[in-house]
Amino acid sequence: MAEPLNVALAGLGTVGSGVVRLIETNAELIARRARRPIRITAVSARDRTKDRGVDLSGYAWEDDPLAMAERADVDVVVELVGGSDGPALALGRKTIANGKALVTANKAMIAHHGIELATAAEQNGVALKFEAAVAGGIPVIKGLSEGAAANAIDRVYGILNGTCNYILSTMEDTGRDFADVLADAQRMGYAEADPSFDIEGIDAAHKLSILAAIAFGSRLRFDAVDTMGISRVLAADIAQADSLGYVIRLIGMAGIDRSDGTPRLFQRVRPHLVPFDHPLAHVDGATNAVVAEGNFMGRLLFQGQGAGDGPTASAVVADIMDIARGEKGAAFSMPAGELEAMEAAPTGHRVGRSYIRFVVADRPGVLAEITAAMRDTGVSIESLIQKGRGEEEGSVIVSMVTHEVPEQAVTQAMRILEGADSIKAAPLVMQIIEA
Ligand SMILES: NC(=O)C1=CN([C@@H]2O[C@H](COP(=O)(O)OP(=O)(O)OC[C@H]3O[C@@H](n4cnc5c(N)ncnc54)[C@H](O)[C@@H]3O)[C@@H](O)[C@H]2O)C=CC1
Ligand SMILES: N[C@@H](CC=O)C(=O)O
Ligand code: NA
Repeated sequence: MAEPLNVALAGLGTVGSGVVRLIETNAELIARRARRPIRITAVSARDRTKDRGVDLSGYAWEDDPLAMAERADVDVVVELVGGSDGPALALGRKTIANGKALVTANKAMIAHHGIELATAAEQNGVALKFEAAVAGGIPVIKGLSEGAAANAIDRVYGILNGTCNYILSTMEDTGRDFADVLADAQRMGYAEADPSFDIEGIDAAHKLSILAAIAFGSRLRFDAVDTMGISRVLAADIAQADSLGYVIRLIGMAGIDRSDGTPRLFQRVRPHLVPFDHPLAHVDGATNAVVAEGNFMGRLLFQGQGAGDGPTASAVVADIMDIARGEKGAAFSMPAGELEAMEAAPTGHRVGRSYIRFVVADRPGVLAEITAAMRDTGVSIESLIQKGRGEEEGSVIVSMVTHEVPEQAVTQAMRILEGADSIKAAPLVMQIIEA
């Protein structure tokens, strides 16, 4: 058997501890498949004394994660600290500059600095790998960049955040409260250190921007993702959607928009209504799912655990094994400098059905005011329900589904209603995914 590949782990939280457990548990089969053993030589985290349920006594300890990049007994640094900048980025830069391979699960860092790191990795002849950064344990980066490599892909979309999916599907099944279910997701290790990254859609936007670069060969544009999370979704929305035949899911969607002849990059993360008979409607808990549409392969659906220690560790260790086999590959499927710079696509002309929820004063004439705004902007209504009571005394919840209309018409209708004193909170608009 060949010499071991020496690995240093920076960060021993949910994912880092999972990586230690996986490398120890499956050491023999990993060595056979990677053609050489994977050996952890050094580890680093904030608290040396913490019990992580794994034995770290056989590994050198470094208080400073950056020290990993200097060690002679390290071939690969695995960055599992988190954060787009700070120690994670400093470690990433130093690792590559010192001629070592970098494996990371850090989508925030890749979304912000992926092009810089990939360029540096190419210049230094080392691998940069981040399978765990998108959809956790699902091999979606490998699937798109290798399995689907021969296809032109024009659209990729799916459920990219385990925490939001766990919250939405648990609220739907149990009627439990948002904050209470979020606390569960945090306990299970699904949520980011700052869970607002999950619930405001930022984490899904990080992942979507990485996925789009790989799927389309476009230059990574996290800044251009139109992002809205699930914090404004009420239990009443989930109930109303259910009575209309839908579930609510946070969906990331990216595509190439050619409507005016120039290819432009469309990237959006928003809660959507998904009809019961759509495959994404049955994706529950921390499960993620990604759909990619290629010109020869047709529609491909990847589904699996998007968060948590085991699934994420599985993706991290698969990357390490690729490096053990000598695979370097381009981080984004092609050299970073060759990714095509694209402008962000405008969205107003997109046509579809929308769900709109209003919290309104419970008095005569309010519905007429709303429907007049719809009429004046050409938004026709397919169905309308008034069921729940709003939190504010004397308010009610009115939800409607529109017929297919350009999104800008709905935006105009909402603008007309802005500031109307019968409307108690900003209306929530969610697009509907067709089956
Ligand atoms: N938890 C999950 O399900 C998934 C997490 N990820 C990503 O993996 C990375 C790690 O996530 P988790 O393990 O969940 O985080 P965590 O918060 O459980 O662990 C972070 C680790 O980094 C260490 N750390 C933090 N700041 C440090 C510093 N300044 N110096 C030294 N050590 C420091 C902490 O001591 C801890 O051991 C993040 O980038 C996250 O986005 C990716 C996919 C799934
Ligand atoms: N916080 C993330 C973890 C995995 O990427 C999520 O909930 O999906
Ligand atoms: Na993955």
